[in-house]
Amino acid sequence: MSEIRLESVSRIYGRSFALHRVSLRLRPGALTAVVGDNGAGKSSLLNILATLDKPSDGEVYFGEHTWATYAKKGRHKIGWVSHDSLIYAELTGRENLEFFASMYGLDNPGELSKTWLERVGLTDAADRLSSTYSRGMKQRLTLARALLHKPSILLLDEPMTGLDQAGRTQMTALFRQLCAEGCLLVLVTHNLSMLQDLADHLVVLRRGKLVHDAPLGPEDDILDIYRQHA
Ligand SMILES: Nc1ncnc2c1ncn2[C@@H]1O[C@H](COP(=O)(O)OP(=O)(O)OP(=O)(O)O)[C@@H](O)[C@H]1O
Repeated sequence: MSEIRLESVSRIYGRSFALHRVSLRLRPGALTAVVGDNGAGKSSLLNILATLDKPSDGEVYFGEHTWATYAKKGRHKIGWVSHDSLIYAELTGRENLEFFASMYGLDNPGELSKTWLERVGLTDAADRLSSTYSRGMKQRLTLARALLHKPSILLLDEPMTGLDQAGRTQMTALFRQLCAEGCLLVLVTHNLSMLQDLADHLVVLRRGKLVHDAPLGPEDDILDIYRQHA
């Protein structure tokens, strides 16, 4: 995966800017955290990166592809965890993953499903209906579903929601491993405290504008950075 480059990207609804001339580089092998108050433009940015929504102005380059060509040719490289789990309640955890693996046309859905159930800690619950899963278990299954096809871009909207401490530690390790494998991760959250061990780069949006865009070091105080831009 090459880097993603936003050049003066705006998203305008009616007369108001959800994003206002945002220029940004997102690098493969790194996790970029995007934070900001309610209405700052985080979801608008993720939707554009997911090719679900197009910029009103400016351009997004996925390597050499523009937004429009990537929307046609590159979607299969994107993994997406949003508020909507896309999990079927009437299927077991295993059946859900096998279903999505088959739908993506992946080899050996059974084996893939088994591997991912293990990686997200759901082996013991694999054959239970997903409707009986707790919130955190559903979130683990959602993450597995998003990762089955080995995406090179992973977009995460509040991925730790409902996870217990063990689950958060497990997912942090998983995300760090994906970075090491060269995946480009973008994570949106209001939970600033979890970012310290997780994010390589911090982006702060405020009323649609990019107000902070810098690497995140172990000495950096995220809350302090956030407050500076409040
Ligand atoms: N479909 C839409 N129609 C009109 N306005 C919209 C639409 N989607 C978003 N907006 C507006 O764009 C701005 C940015 O919204 P966005 O959802 O991107 O913010 P956010 O940072 O994700 O907020 P939150 O933290 O509350 O999820 C807000 O003012 C919002 O009202």
